[in-house]
Amino acid sequence: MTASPVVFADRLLSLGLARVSEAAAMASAELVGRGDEKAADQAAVNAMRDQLNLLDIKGTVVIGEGERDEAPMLYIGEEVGTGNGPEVDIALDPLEGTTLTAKDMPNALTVIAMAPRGTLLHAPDVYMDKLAIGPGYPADVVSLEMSPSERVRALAKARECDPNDITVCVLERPRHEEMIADIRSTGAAIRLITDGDVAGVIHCAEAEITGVDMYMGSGGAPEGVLAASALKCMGGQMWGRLTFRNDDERGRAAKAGITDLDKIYARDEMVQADVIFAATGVTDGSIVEGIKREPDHLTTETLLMRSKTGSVRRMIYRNPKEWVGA
Ligand SMILES: O=P(O)(O)OC[C@H]1O[C@](O)(COP(=O)(O)O)[C@@H](O)[C@@H]1O
Ligand SMILES: [Mn+2]
Repeated sequence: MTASPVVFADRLLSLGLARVSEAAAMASAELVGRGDEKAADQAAVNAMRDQLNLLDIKGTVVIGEGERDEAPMLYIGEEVGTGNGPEVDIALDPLEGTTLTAKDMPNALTVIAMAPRGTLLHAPDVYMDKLAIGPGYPADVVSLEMSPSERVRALAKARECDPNDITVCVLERPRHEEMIADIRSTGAAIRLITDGDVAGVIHCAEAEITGVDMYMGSGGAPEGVLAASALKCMGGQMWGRLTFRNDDERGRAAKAGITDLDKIYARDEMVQADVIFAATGVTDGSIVEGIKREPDHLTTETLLMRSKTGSVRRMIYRNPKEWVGA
């Protein structure tokens, strides 16, 4: 008799996932605004790993802190969880926005997503060209093949507004100068961010609150898969294409099993099945508030979502300091 497969019980697992992102955020609380990116990241990594290992899952980290030889913890391929439970892929960024945290600037998050084994794109640690919009638009209204200005005009047309009324979020980097000029030629507004493109993409899903209609530009490919997971839960479209600067980066893709280096991945090619997603605010942001520190308590806000139902929970957690990490 063969054992029946253990199902991906996303409803129950999601609450555990919230604990994991909360723990990482609480651990980095003392390091917000202290100018030490490494220490903040390390604290988040340790706490995230400890909590993750309490979950009844047979998990494999597919998007993590780096290759095994560069990251001692939460490296790509690390097995996590108790081993009793469903086989799952895990994508995580224990501290998305290390510099934002060190400088106490907005939108630093702890982020984790979980999906059935083999359903998340094993994106190597290279850059990805990204394009994202919120829900409610026809399929493929914009594409990575269009120029930045064409994307703005196409989105404005679909929204029946002037390009002037569109706001595009972009990472402020020298490599984006041409793209920024092209977007500006349409009259659109640009929200420049210094870091944190997972939050940048999520902004599109709540355009009425954040004021951001579209995200574009290149950033980390791991962050791309995390952002695609979030949009799959909230609604919205996203595309990504890996970009390679040298043979080492192409080698990373080969190692991850990627053969078509020019492929444009749609959201559901990056996240092929139902996914659960949790993100906790570290610094204040437009999606969730950052950690609040009182003498005896820490308070966090977590966004917890399931793509199967499209449910979006915002959870406020006030925890006595003596219990943090316990
Ligand atoms: O700083 P770069 O090399 O342009 O990379 C951009 C990436 O760095 C980030 O801004 C922050 O990354 P960290 O979480 O490693 O601090 C990401 O959001 C983004 O994808
Ligand atoms: Mn990151």
